[in-house]
Amino acid sequence: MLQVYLVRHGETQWNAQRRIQGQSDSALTEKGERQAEQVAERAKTLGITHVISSDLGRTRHTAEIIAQACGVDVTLDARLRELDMGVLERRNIDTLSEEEEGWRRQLVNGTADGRIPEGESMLEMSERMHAALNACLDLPFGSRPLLVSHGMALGCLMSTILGLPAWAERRLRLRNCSISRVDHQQSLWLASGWVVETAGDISHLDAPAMDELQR
Ligand SMILES: O=C(O)[C@@H](CO)OP(=O)(O)O
Repeated sequence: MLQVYLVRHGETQWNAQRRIQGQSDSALTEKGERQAEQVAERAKTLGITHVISSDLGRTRHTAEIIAQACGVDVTLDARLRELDMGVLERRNIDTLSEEEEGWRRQLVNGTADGRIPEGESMLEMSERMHAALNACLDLPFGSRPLLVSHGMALGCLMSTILGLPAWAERRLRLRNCSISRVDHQQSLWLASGWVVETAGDISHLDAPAMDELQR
């Protein structure tokens, strides 16, 4: 059975300021770096053989800290990027107009092909995230990869593994530097394919990141 660990990057400047990042980027805060060190300490105990990261700066930085602790290199995979949030990237979520808020809502209310102008749909993101996860099946037998990605991207991946629609991703609270695990199994009796073992574990963090509601 292949076990794959999934980590969201550490807290960033724009996470703390409630600004939308998407495929734009901002640096880790001091707290975000500490979270990355703490998740790295945890990863060290898990026998990680590969660290594979979204190529955005915040995930790369987090992945480098984890990879160093695990004594492996980082491989970049652009399929692990956050949802492309088009014209709303860099904006503060508290200052959106009603029309802009409507675009954002289309992402999470089941509107077929809902997207922010110039952005990506949840379905498109789901397809590239599954392709990146399935690529782990080609690693040598006995590998234990850890993927570093983003809140919506990982939420979408796990909700679709559970059989929920891609836009159900916000039903999973995946805080900065939380660890989740998905396993690939073959079983006639239980589910075959990917199953979710853990979602959003933050027991290794001494100061958990607050989510958008709590900031
Ligand atoms: O892009 C963003 O602003 C957030 C959305 O949840 O994602 P992340 O901080 O995980 O990249």
